Amino acid sequence: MSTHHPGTRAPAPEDAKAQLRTSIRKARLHRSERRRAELAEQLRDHVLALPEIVQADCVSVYASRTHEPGTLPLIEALHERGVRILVPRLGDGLQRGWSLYQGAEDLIERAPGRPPEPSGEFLPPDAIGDAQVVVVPALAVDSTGTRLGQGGGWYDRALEGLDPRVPIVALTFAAEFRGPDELALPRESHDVGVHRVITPEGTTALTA
Ligand SMILES: Nc1nc2c(c(=O)[nH]1)N(C=O)[C@@H](CNc1ccc(C(=O)N[C@@H](CCC(=O)O)C(=O)O)cc1)CN2
Ligand SMILES: Nc1ncnc2c1ncn2[C@@H]1O[C@H](COP(=O)(O)OP(=O)(O)OP(=O)(O)O)[C@@H](O)[C@H]1O
Repeated sequence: MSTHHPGTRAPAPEDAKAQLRTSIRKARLHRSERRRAELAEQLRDHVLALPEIVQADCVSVYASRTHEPGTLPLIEALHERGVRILVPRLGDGLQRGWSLYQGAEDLIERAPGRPPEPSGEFLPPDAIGDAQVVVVPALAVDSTGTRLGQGGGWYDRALEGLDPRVPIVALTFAAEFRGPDELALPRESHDVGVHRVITPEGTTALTA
């Protein structure tokens, strides 16, 4: 796809991604706490309506930071049902791992800016193999399943080798989902596509 001006170069995908991240992060800061809570409940309801979630006894869900699409209502609802919830665990540096959710009081931000994490046993990267649905954060998603993340490549690595039958569901705000008539997101070869996107407005199946 060529949408840049003749005689100029299209930006390298990593530069295009960095610019998008900056503008989306900034736009996210404007939502009030009350609005964020309301949107998190809408996201919860859409995720709980997924057929695979109804069946699941183990799912993976990120623990949202303040301005991300909120997951705490979802996590609490799943926990009340007795579903095991694998939450990302960073370890030293950005080491990938998981721990089981054990209640809201155990979900703590270990350093400023870091996602909240549970304190339980540190499970290795392949623990994700137990999950029947994987819910991931996205700064933006397009209709072909390209996901823009926070830029650490954490989820791209974590999702590598996941059974392709396990649905990967990205949560994003409505304006961050680019429909089929909009410009696709920049994509690199390591980017792992997502199967569905959920915004507070509803669920969309994506064409990989
Ligand atoms: N909620 C949530 N959990 C997630 C991700 C995510 O995007 N969102 N990740 C998606 O890949 C992985 C880890 N992502 C991380 C994101 C930020 C920092 C962090 O410490 N950031 C800064 C502070 C930045 C800021 O203030 O904005 C720091 O290094 O201090 C670490 C890991 C796994 N868990
Ligand atoms: N599977 C992988 N193996 C090695 N390096 C990777 C892999 N996936 C991503 N990376 C590296 O991680 C960095 C960030 O990747 P990218 O911009 O796609 O992150 P992201 O998907 O937005 O972030 P995240 O997954 O943490 O939410 C890049 O420099 C990329 O080279």
